Amino acid sequence: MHHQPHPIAPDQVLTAAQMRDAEQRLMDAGTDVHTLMQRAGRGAAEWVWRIASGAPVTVLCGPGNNGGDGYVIAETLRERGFPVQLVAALPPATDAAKRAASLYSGPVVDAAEAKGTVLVDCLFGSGLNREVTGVLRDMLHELSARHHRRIAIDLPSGVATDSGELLIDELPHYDLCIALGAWKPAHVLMPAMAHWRQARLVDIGCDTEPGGARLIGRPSIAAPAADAHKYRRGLVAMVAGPMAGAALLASRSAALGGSGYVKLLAQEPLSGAPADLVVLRAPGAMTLPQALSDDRIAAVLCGPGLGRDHQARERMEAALNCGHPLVLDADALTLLQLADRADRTDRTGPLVLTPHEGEMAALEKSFGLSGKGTKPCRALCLAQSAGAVVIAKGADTLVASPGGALAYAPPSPSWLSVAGTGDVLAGLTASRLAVTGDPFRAATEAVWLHAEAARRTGADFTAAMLAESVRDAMCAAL
Ligand SMILES: NC(=O)C1=CN([C@@H]2O[C@H](COP(=O)(O)OP(=O)(O)OC[C@H]3O[C@@H](n4cnc5c(N)ncnc54)[C@H](OP(=O)(O)O)[C@@H]3O)[C@@H](O)[C@H]2O)[C@@H](O)CC1
Ligand SMILES: Nc1ncnc2c1ncn2[C@@H]1O[C@H](COP(=O)(O)OP(=O)(O)O)[C@@H](O)[C@H]1O
Ligand SMILES: [K+]
Repeated sequence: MHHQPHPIAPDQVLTAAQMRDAEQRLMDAGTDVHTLMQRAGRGAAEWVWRIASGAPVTVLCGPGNNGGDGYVIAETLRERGFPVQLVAALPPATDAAKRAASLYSGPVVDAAEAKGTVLVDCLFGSGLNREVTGVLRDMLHELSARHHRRIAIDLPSGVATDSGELLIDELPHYDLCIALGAWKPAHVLMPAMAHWRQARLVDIGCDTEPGGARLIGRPSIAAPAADAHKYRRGLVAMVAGPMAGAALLASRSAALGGSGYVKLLAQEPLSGAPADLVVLRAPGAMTLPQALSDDRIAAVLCGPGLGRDHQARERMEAALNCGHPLVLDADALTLLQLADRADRTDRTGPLVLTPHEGEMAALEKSFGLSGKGTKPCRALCLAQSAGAVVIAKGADTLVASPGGALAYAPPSPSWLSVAGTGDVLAGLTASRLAVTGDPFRAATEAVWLHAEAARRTGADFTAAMLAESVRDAMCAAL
């Protein structure tokens, strides 16, 4: 058979509907479902083969095409002389699954008899459309408990593809999750993504799907131009409030994130600022609006350590009014109201909002949004309403643009769950915004650098240690 080379899109993240469209496109171009299932199943079998290393494998098959993949995996292992047995939880119901089942010539056993070392879960994949209950749930639990290692094909059976929600009581934990064709949102969303140790992608020939989201990868950061000077490299103005620590953390990561100059606009006298940070009292010799009127400012950051009183509101007003590209974080997000943005759409430049879950809920309330739906849908909705790029933080951080672009962070170290790491991310975002002028690019670069800084800091760090590692993360992206 002659194979056309095809462009692989290993970083795309497709919803169940987008995945169906991508498969349809392949079929329109002449590849039938059977061939796709063979590619998926045989590709997945390679991983199963490596993990099992000769130990007995049990494949649990459901009625749909996920079950069909299971028959292909089982037959591939059998052909290679591996001990394999198959449990058909329900008979195959699709044409492709029936055909795959007819080509399997190994043993089929009752769930009660099935014993082995590795369980391959092909009960349900992206076609799961309701809670897994009763006999099927019990079967998955019992077989999972009876096998030392577990591998999920496409997704664990009990995960909603587009939201990452669990549709089963007590979803088992897996050693490996093998995504087929493309990553799905559930591979990068909580709580689903906490249920496996590693995930791998098997390519089945899908091209880049229009409108698909992507996984954030290592950015390519250029060294400053040969004729660079500190202002052209990006001047970040940090609007500080009464809690100086947060502003200092953000300033530090802004300084190490590539900008040429960071100016901290302090509300109160500041002690303990590092020698390489320029601190200006505003109001002091200048009011804050005067300090922010400097044309050389390339990005303003407001929020870390700002507070929520009337002074905080005035300072945020000044930041919103100054017209420079702006990053709003922390307290500024709880102060921001619909009117703040709606009145100014023609006056403000790029805007980035960096909410964690609580701030996201507060923003949705202020913008009159329902807060219902999947995390990516909520972030896209907020981005559109606020006319801002939104970094929706958490263990499953994602970035949404007002134009509908979506990018997911790959899993990042859970050591980030310590106070002050959000300030470091905000500083990095402002820094990348000052350098690139592009809010979506700045947000995705900052998210990657933040996680890379965490990886390079190791275990059990403080936010100040993380901020110092931004330098190593930058070096890794040069
Ligand atoms: N299409 C392709 O080209 C390729 C697809 N590929 C593979 O196909 C997978 C998607 O296949 P799929 O769409 O057939 O769905 P799948 O996940 O097997 O389940 C659907 C079945 O389950 C049933 N059902 C659902 N929920 C249930 C519940 N809670 N409790 C009980 N029953 C429930 C549902 O029944 P119904 O809703 O009709 O009652 C239906 O019968 C995908 O993940 C990938 O592995 C690859 O081979 C590459 C090529
Ligand atoms: N379990 C986790 N795994 C990975 N990243 C996490 C986890 N918990 C939090 N983070 C990241 O740590 C940062 C915390 O920010 P935030 O909630 O604003 O905290 P703070 O206000 O204390 O700085 C965010 O970038 C978030 O994505
Ligand atoms: K599965």
